[in-house]
Amino acid sequence: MRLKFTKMHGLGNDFMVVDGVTQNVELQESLIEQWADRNFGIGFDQLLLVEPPSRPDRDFRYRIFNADGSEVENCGNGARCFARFVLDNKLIDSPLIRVETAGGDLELNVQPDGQVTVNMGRPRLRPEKIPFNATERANLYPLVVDGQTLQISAVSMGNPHSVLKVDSVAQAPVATLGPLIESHSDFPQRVNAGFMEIVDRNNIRLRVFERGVGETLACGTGACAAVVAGILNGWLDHKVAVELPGGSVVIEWPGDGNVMMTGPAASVFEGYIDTHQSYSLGRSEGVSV
Ligand SMILES: N[C@@H](CCC[C@H](N)C(=O)O)C(=O)O
Repeated sequence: MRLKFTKMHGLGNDFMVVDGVTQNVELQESLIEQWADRNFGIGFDQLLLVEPPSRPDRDFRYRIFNADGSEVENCGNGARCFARFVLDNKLIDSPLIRVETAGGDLELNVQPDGQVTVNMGRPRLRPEKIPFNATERANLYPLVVDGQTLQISAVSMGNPHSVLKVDSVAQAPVATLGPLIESHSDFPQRVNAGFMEIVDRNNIRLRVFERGVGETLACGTGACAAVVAGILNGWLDHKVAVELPGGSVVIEWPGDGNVMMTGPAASVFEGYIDTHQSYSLGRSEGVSV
């Protein structure tokens, strides 16, 4: 079967976006992993699938798959791309879009200048909701990683996040600590590992080692989680510009209630892929002589 897709990105966090409203889509974990490959496939951090809603008060169902093929609950940069995708492809004619995700409901608003504001819902802070192994809720938790005790915050934005405050994101050991935190046994569903540098009370820098992907150029839910963690710890005010390697988003949180995220979304190209063709990742193939 020939599947039409659009390649999009939000601050360099890139996506294969598939319309499952007008197309019949059957996905397998192994196929997603092959398509995500940057050398042997299309190349992306997440695949986003647009589906009809299961409830009358929603316009769409929005499903997210990491590059390793695993289905996850939420994706903030993806939500902004999702909004532009359904509007640009005339799947909806209103810039106000209500979607259901596996991590909860979101409201998306495409602004006249093309920026997208997303109501990301309430952060979940109780350890069992993240999920995180701790007996009671705290703003900082000790996490033993590779023999050292880190002080991390744990926040769910539908999906799980750990946030570690560092002096400099440029110097932060994202490549070494990231995978150890991602698969730490205290996070039973693994975790997205954020490294946050506080610039001042309204500006932070952030790098995120994403669950199921590795370090990405930006993570929208990671930006929300970092700002929530920074506000709860008394380090930040309620409106914060988050500078990620791929660009900036603005996060607002009054200290309770819903988190709002505003940032860009861009289309790169459209393409078709044959879902029945077997794509080889090539790594295990040798040439016999
Ligand atoms: N890039 C995303 C988050 C995607 C999902 C994440 N890797 C997970 O496993 O929870 C974002 O912009 O939020």
